[in-house]
Amino acid sequence: MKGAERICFIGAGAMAEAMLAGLLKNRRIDADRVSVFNRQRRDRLDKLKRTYGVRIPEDRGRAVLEADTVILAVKPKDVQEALTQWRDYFHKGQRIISVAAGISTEAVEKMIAAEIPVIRAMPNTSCTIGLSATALCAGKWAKPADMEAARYLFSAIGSAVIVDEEAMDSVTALSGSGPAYIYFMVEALERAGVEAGLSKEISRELTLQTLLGAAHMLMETREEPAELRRKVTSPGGTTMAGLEELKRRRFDEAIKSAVLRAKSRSRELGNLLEQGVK
Ligand SMILES: NC(=O)C1=CN([C@@H]2O[C@H](COP(=O)(O)OP(=O)(O)OC[C@H]3O[C@@H](n4cnc5c(N)ncnc54)[C@H](O)[C@@H]3O)[C@@H](O)[C@H]2O)C=CC1
Ligand SMILES: O=C(O)[C@@H]1CCC=N1
Repeated sequence: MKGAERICFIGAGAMAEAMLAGLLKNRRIDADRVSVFNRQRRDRLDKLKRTYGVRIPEDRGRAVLEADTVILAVKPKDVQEALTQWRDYFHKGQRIISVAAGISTEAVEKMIAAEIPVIRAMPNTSCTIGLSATALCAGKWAKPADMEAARYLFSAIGSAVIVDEEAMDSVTALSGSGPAYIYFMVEALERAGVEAGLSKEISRELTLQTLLGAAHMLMETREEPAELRRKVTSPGGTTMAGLEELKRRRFDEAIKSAVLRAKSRSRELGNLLEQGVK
């Protein structure tokens, strides 16, 4: 399968590009065996072709038909249109990987109305640099070999775990949306540094290196985050004063609410699709 797999991306947005960049960088796929198309923006496809060398098929039906793996990377509200449009071109010899948030494998299976292996995946945009945290789950027709093939693909762009489908809304809320929470925190830290008297450049540099260092400390020492936090926090010192302010403003509650709200939004996206709401 290595290198020889034919892949067709339906959807050419941020997520498709993040995956393409990561997969090609790691040589897990060959650009000339990858087809990409979207709904209408030709300029976008031309840019992807220039940047990554992928194919922009004139005959889209053929690209879908000939693909070993079809990666569905359209917004949840566009899943129905994208799948029904190509329903006659899907066949049992291929697998469909959907990255659409909230959309169940069952919903996809119903729309394609054939016994094709469907895999629901939730990567995140860090796949661009090979650092996605991806979770995968199997649809009704997906066999262990399909899951392994999907894991092989996604493990090239970060870590990839297989979970039960009921976990997917939580995964979406935590690691799918997660990079945005971190970026939001970085924005806030940078602004706070400036507010505290630093230049924008210095504040950014110190914030990013602090984030990188903390992430590596967590990964490399494998110590509990609470323990690492304790080591920063001298009794009566500056960190303690700062953390008290975060606690007073219920930082942990805010994070919990964000994840739980994103989880319920993932469910809503699936329900909206089933109700035919755009
Ligand atoms: N952006 C992210 O961090 C992540 C996104 N996702 C999921 O990935 C999917 C795509 O998200 P983005 O790339 O951010 O969206 P986007 O809006 O950047 O891209 C969507 C693409 O789908 C195309 N499209 C729409 N209808 C189509 C149709 N009928 N046929 C062919 N192409 C069609 C659009 O032209 C566009 O190229 C969503 O379902 C989202 O839930 C999953 C994980 C992370
Ligand atoms: O915001 C979204 O709906 C997508 C799913 C996870 C990350 N981005």
